[in-house]
Amino acid sequence: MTGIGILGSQGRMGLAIAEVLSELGARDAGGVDLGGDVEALAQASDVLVDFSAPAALEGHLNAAIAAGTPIVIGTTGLSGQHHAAIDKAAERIAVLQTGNTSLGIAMLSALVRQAASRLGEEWDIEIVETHHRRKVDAPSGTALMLGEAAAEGRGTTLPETSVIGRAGLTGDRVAGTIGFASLRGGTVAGDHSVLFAGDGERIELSHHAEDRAIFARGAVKAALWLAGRDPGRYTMDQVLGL
Ligand SMILES: NC(=O)C1=CN([C@@H]2O[C@H](COP(=O)(O)OP(=O)(O)OC[C@H]3O[C@@H](n4cnc5c(N)ncnc54)[C@H](OP(=O)(O)O)[C@@H]3O)[C@@H](O)[C@H]2O)C=CC1
Ligand SMILES: O=C(O)C1=N[C@H](C(=O)O)C[C@H](O)C1
Repeated sequence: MTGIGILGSQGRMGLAIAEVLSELGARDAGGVDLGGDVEALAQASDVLVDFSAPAALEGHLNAAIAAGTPIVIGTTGLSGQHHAAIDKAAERIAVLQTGNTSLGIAMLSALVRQAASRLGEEWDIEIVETHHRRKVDAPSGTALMLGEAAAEGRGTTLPETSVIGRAGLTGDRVAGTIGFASLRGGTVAGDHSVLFAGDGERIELSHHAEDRAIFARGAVKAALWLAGRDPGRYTMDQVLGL
C-alpha cells in the first residue's frame, strides 16, 4: 500500500488529507510541520504531499530529492524562484505542483483557456477570488492558474498582462490586460470567477468550493498517481485524464 507523508500535517489541509486517508483506509506515512524531521518522513514515504508555506519549499524539495521520493506541491504564494527550484527538482524526482487539486478547477481552467482563445482581446478578462479570513497569500494560486490559462488562450503570458488590484486614479483599462481582485472573509473554502466583459454582454465562468475536502481528495488522488513515476514535472490534467 502506498505510504503518503504529509508536510504541513497540522494545518487545515494537512488535517483534511489525513481524514481522507483514514476514510480510504490508505497508509498514512505520518506528517511533519515546522521543526519536524522532514528527511525521516521523506525516507518513510512512497510519496509526499506538501501543503505548508513557501518558506518551507526548498527544504522539502531537498529532502524529497535525497530520499528519491515523489512530491505533490499544493502550497501557494510561490515565486519565480520557487518554480525554478521545482523545475530543477523535477530533473531528479517526480513532482506535481498545482494551485488547486480539485476536478472542478481543472475543468474551469480548460474552459477559460478555450473562451479566451475564441473571444479575442475586445473581451476584457477579470478574475475575482474569495477566501477565508486566514488565507495569507493573494491572489490565490488558483486565480493565477486561471490567469495563466486565459493568457495562454490569448497567446500571451501572465507577467506581460496581469494587473493585480486597483486603487486611485487608475485611468482607462488597458486593452489585453488580465485583472485580479481578492476578497477575504469568514470561512469561504474558495470561490473563483472569471469574467469576460464584452460590449453590451458578459460571460462569467465560476467555481465554488463548498468544503476543502475536495482539495484533500484531489491531493490524495494526485499522490497515488505520482508514486513510482519517473522524474519529471506533472500536472493535474494528467492525473485526471483531461
Ligand atoms: N493546491 C490546493 O488545492 C490547495 C492549496 N492550499 C494551499 O496550501 C497551503 C496550506 O494551506 P492551509 O492548510 O490552509 O494552511 P495552514 O496555515 O492551516 O497550514 C499550514 C501548515 O504548514 C505548516 N508550516 C508553516 N510554515 C512552515 C514552515 N516554514 N516549515 C514547515 N511547515 C510550515 C504550519 O505549521 P505551524 O502551524 O506549526 O506553523 C501548518 O501546519 C497554503 O499555501 C494554501 O494556499 C490550500 C488549499 C488547497
Ligand atoms: O488557502 C486556501 O484555502 C486555498 N488555497 C488555494 C489557492 O491559493 O488557490 C486553493 C484553494 O482555493 C484554497
